[in-house]
This record gives sequence, structure tokens and C-alpha cells, in this order.
Amino acid sequence: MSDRDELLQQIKDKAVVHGDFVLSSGKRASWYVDLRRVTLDGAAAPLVGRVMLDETAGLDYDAVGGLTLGADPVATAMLHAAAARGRALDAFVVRKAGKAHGLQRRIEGPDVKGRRVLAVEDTSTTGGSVLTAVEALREAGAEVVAVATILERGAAGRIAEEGLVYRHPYDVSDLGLG
Ligand SMILES: O=P(O)(O)OC[C@H]1O[C@H](OP(=O)(O)OP(=O)(O)O)[C@H](O)[C@@H]1O
Ligand SMILES: O=C(O)c1cc(=O)[nH]c(=O)[nH]1
Repeated sequence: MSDRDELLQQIKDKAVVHGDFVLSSGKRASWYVDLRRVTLDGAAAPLVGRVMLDETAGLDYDAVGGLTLGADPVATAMLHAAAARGRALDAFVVRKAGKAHGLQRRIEGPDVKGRRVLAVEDTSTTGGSVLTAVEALREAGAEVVAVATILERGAAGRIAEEGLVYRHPYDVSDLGLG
């Protein structure tokens, strides 16, 4: 089975839940995809790294990250998958709010100023979270070359409005949902 097919099966088996949920945006939904159960799973996380690298092949970036928390294990999975392929890729974490002590950084990790970066998420419904990360990255002087998520849940139009390239290996139709 290909990495892409294997990861899709892992998502179906481990992350999809049905019920009545309030989403990050405040909207309600009858299904939820808890991708943390995949991105923090020992068998699935390496697949996340490889599939997301493959999905973004051809884009020129050397650092990856997004708004904590969902983006964090996506970025580190990509970092490790890249290292296994002999490619140097840094990761970063965008805080939801600035930090008042220590170095008072909003974006943690190697400096992103002047670098070509990829903004990632586990999933994107309205695009609010990933676009918050894009804004913080631009403020910090990074060039955001694209946005990438594991699962596109409805944000494609909003991301396109911002003129950003958007890559995602799966959307809701792959899960038979929506
Ligand atoms: O496209 P959006 O409408 O922004 O929704 C998607 C966001 O919702 C989830 O995070 P959540 O806000 O639950 O926070 P967490 O990452 O800290 O768990 C998910 O990880 C995305 O970041
Ligand atoms: O919109 C969200 O908050 C959201 C949807 C979803 O399926 N999974 C998730 O982690 N967040």
C-alpha cells in the first residue's frame, strides 16, 4: 500500500468521530477529525511526515510550522522525514499569543526572518488558524510560499482569497464525509 493510502486508512481508523461538536470557529458539526490521534501516533506520524513532504514536493521552503498545537506534530514529522531523506528542514511553532517573559518570541525555533517557509495545519475548516500563522510569519519577516494541511475541511476558498498556494493530500470526500 502507498504511504498516502496507508495514512488515509489510519485517519479513518483512528481520527474520525461522530457526534455533536463545537468547532474552533464556533460552528457546530456532526463529525470531527481528531488528527492529533494520528499525528501523535507512533505508527502514523512517520507517514504524516512522508506524505506531507510528497504533497509539497516542488515547493521551495526550508522551514515548516504553524499555529500551536495542531500544526506542531505535523511540522516535526516533516522535519524528521526530511532528515531521513538527507534534506535539512527546520521546524517552528507559532504561539497563539505572544509570550511576556524570556525572549518574548511569538514564533519559537530557528529564526524565520528572510526565509521561505511553509505554513501547516493538521486540518483547516475556516482557514482562521492557518491564516493567523501566516500573518505572524509575515510580521516576523518570513516569506510564506504556501499553506499545507493534512485534511482540507472547507478552507480552500478563504486561503485562495489570500492568494496563497494550498496543498492537501486529502479532503472530506476522501473520508466519505461532508
Ligand atoms: O480552520 P479553523 O476554523 O481555524 O479550524 C481548524 C483548527 O482547529 C483545530 O485546532 P483548535 O482550534 O481546536 O486548537 P488546537 O490546535 O490547540 O487543538 C485544528 O487543529 C486547526 O488548527
Ligand atoms: O474546525 C475545527 O475546529 C476542527 C475540525 C476537525 O475536524 N478537526 C479539528 O481538529 N478541528
